[in-house]
Amino acid sequence: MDTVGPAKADLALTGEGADNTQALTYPRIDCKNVSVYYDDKQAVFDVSLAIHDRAVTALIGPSGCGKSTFLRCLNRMNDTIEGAKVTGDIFMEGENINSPDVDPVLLRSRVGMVFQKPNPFPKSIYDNIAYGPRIHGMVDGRDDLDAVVEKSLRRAGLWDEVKDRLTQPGTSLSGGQQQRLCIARAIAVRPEVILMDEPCSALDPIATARIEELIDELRKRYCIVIVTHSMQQAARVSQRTAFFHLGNLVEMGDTDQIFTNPRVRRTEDYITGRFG
Ligand SMILES: Nc1ncnc2c1ncn2[C@@H]1O[C@H](COP(=O)(O)OP(=O)(O)OP(=O)(O)O)[C@@H](O)[C@H]1O
Repeated sequence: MDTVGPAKADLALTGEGADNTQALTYPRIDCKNVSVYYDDKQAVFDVSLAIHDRAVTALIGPSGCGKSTFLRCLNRMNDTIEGAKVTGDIFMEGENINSPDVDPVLLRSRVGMVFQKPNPFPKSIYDNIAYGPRIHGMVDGRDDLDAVVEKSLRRAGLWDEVKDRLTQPGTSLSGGQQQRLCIARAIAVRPEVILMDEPCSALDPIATARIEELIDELRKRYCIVIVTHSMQQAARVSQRTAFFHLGNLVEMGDTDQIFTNPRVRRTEDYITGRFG
């Protein structure tokens, strides 16, 4: 095994692909032996890991290593891709979300998703936020809905910028504001988990810094999983990091440990820029 550092003895107990460190908080999601296939090609291999609540978990690794594919397992988005098949178990609150009894639409309100490119609905700023709570029957009348819209926009750090233009289209906002609108939209349906797939890759450095501050604020209330190509971003925003390579989980641990004292040689080679 290609290990580095002083921790070889621990690896006898844990091994590559294991979660090496003590929990910062209790797990919100527990993944057991998750594999994903696109037709007959396997993209994710037997991944087991626990994702902690009220913390940001970063998924890092070279292009094509399966980060986004794995992320999509967490709210069954792979169900929407023809030819994709997921095996293994993913427990949330003790319930296996891969069970056929689980309604993927309801699941996606519990596990919201923010994409690479901001994708507001072609609706007003207000209706972008109001849509989810309305269709899920989560509000009782207009005052209640107004309160949810305001609270969600406040939590996403956007309220002050949009409170006087709620009827304007969501698409009239800047890219960074649109991404915060999408985060507010995810928050509005009271999710437990927020998945983010490279949420800053379409944004400039100032808008990126704003989203990173927001992620840091949101982690006090939510379980957040973020895919990022930027190791600096992973180091800045996450408390836990999982390193993927060729569809395998190589190593997972507290972010400080992964970046300063990785246990597996491949992790060190990746974070020091020797490949990727
Ligand atoms: N819809 C799909 N159909 C077939 N193969 C796919 C599909 N999506 C991804 N793959 C393949 O699965 C593997 C993992 O891709 P994935 O997008 O999950 O990697 P990634 O680590 O997120 O990459 P990147 O950092 O470039 O976004 C790759 O080989 C990719 O070509």
